[in-house]
Amino acid sequence: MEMEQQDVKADRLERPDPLLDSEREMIQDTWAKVYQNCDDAGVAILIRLFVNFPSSKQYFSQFKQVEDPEELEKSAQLRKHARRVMNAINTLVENLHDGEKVVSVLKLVGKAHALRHKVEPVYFKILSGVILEVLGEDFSDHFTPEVVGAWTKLLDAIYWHVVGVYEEVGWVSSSAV
Ligand code: HEM
Repeated sequence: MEMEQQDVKADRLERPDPLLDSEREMIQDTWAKVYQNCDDAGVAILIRLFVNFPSSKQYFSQFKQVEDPEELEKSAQLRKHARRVMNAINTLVENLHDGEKVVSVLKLVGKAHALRHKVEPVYFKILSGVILEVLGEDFSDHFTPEVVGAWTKLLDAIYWHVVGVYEEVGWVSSSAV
């Protein structure tokens, strides 16, 4: 437990490096492909999250007990969250040049999940890994090592900002994941 807190603190100190112009471009180019299939990609990402990390379903009243991936795929609550996640990422990708906009979007997301939905922040880290995994598989032609590196940087930055908001609102971890 103490070790985990150390890790979170260490994460806080290491602000991810800002994106290079070339990395922004790679992210925007690959996102354009992903966003063409926004619903499919979003649903595939969330299904992978909920199947591989079933405890992440606990926050979703309408499908927390559902295990069958085909059943999950039909859930309106899941599909709605998929769309919201994809739209938020789209706003970030469209505004990578505007640090203030990025921060304001992530503040809203962080606050809603900490205060309203009471989601353990570790799930944002887990979701980042799932996003990289699913996009790497489904868009393998586009996700070269350089592209994966750029996306990793962006996802790390998202997590860093979200954890910052959790700390600001005084989040206390209630249970082990
Ligand atoms: C990049 C990551 C994420 C983004 C951009 C995102 C975005 C959103 C947005 C925009 C909303 C609705 C706005 C609101 O309630 O104020 C929402 C709701 C919600 N999110 Fe997320 N989310 C993310 C990650 C997660 C994760 C990792 C979980 C939990 C494992 C989660 C659980 C929820 C829940 C339970 C709701 C409420 C659902 C409902 O009322 O039907 N979110 N999310």
